[in-house]
Amino acid sequence: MVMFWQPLSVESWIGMRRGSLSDVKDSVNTIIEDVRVNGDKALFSLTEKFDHQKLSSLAISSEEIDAAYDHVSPELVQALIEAEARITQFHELQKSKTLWLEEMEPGITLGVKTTPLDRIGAYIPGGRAAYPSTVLMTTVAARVAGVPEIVVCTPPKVNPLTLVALDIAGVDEAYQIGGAQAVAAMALGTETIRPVQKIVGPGNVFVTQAKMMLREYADIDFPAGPSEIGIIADASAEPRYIAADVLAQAEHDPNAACVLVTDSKKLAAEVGDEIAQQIANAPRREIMEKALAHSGYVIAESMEDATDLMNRIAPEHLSIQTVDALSTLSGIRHAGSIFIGPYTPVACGDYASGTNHVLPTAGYAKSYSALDVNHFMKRSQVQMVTREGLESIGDVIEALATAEGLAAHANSVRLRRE
Ligand SMILES: NC(=O)c1ccc[n+]([C@@H]2O[C@H](COP(=O)([O-])OP(=O)(O)OC[C@H]3O[C@@H](n4cnc5c(N)ncnc54)[C@H](O)[C@@H]3O)[C@@H](O)[C@H]2O)c1
Ligand SMILES: N[C@H](CO)Cc1c[nH]c[nH+]1
Ligand SMILES: [Zn+2]
Repeated sequence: MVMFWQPLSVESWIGMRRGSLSDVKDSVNTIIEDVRVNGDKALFSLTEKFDHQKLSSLAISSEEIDAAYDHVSPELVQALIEAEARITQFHELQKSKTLWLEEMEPGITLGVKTTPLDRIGAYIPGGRAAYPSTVLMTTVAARVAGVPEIVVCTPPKVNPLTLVALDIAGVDEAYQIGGAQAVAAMALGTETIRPVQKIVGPGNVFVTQAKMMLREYADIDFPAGPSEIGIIADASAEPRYIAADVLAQAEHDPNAACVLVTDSKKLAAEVGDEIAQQIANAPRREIMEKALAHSGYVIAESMEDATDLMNRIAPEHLSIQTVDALSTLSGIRHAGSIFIGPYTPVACGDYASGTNHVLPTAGYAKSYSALDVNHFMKRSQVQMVTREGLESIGDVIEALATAEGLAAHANSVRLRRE
């Protein structure tokens, strides 16, 4: 077994996930203040400091995007196009009617009008890996919602496939800045970058903390920080598959984390052995080992107990590897995205099945949902009351308004009924 595949407690997991975000509060605050005071100048200097790039321009030009096609194989372009089609298909299903009106009783018609946001910003990570798939996940959902202005920020030395993804997704503006400074620029605005209404997308602890600290200026989707997987499994599960899924999350970031919750000590040990074998030749072994240092397993007394523990963890990704996976699913209340059965690795949702891979981490799946079309929409409630309808509810309104001591409210109804 690898030395760092260790027993964990749920409490230590929860503390570790939130702790890694709050540890960077001070440095993120300094970056935000720099961007607030110095605007573009701060973006250039922070990019030099953290990304070691001397930029001549913040914006990514359409010429750079066109040129990127020369560095990407037609097969990869085709893969992006296919993934985009599946993501679009799934997100189209989430659209609600732009307007519905229902006569609730004679003379009282109520409804909801749904409208997209005007201008959103998507953060596309690009520090330790390139994320063209995240371009699709964030911008397809926004486009299907009907957002007219989609802005993207991603760290410099942008990968050619990410540039091609920006083109396929039809992004309106793109900037080569990363980290907390990119989030600050989109939230506060600078000379070059106009502020957005909402910032979505994942990132490392600096990006995620910046989103959380700047939500006063721009709304955010949710904290979508370093990747996580929780696996709930019984003795029937295949340790090789579990180990592969663990390493697939661990390779994202030293702050990524993986937890297996099982009632089988044997399975937990076998998964550890498998991780040791599979990590041996892994290209991103160094990152994986750091992530595994705070990953491990929890032994539950029963599978019911395992389900309760997993609900407390509320992982970003949940993989269910049990004999009766659908009955395990019925007990799950908190998870960002759920992957059922031996042939559904998390990678399906990362790239191409069509679901969104932008997901709440650090236990925030208890209160937030995966990125979808609704994150880019707002709903205005609508009402249309006739003279007859006002007669039906007039007494109730006047009585309640008078009881609240708000005579003008009561009067606005009374004079119409005269
Ligand atoms: N939750 C989700 O939905 C989801 C989806 C995809 C990826 N992710 C996560 O996104 C993250 C991507 O991280 P990444 O690092 O590869 O790319 P990133 O773009 O999020 O972060 C890179 C940026 O961080 C900044 N930075 C680096 N070190 C810094 C420091 N010491 N101080 C201040 N700023 C610093 C730099 O400006 C750099 O541009 C990973 O944690 C991955 O697990 C999460
Ligand atoms: N697993 C990530 C979400 O935490 C998404 C991703 C993108 N590319 C590969 N994986
Ligand atoms: Zn992934």
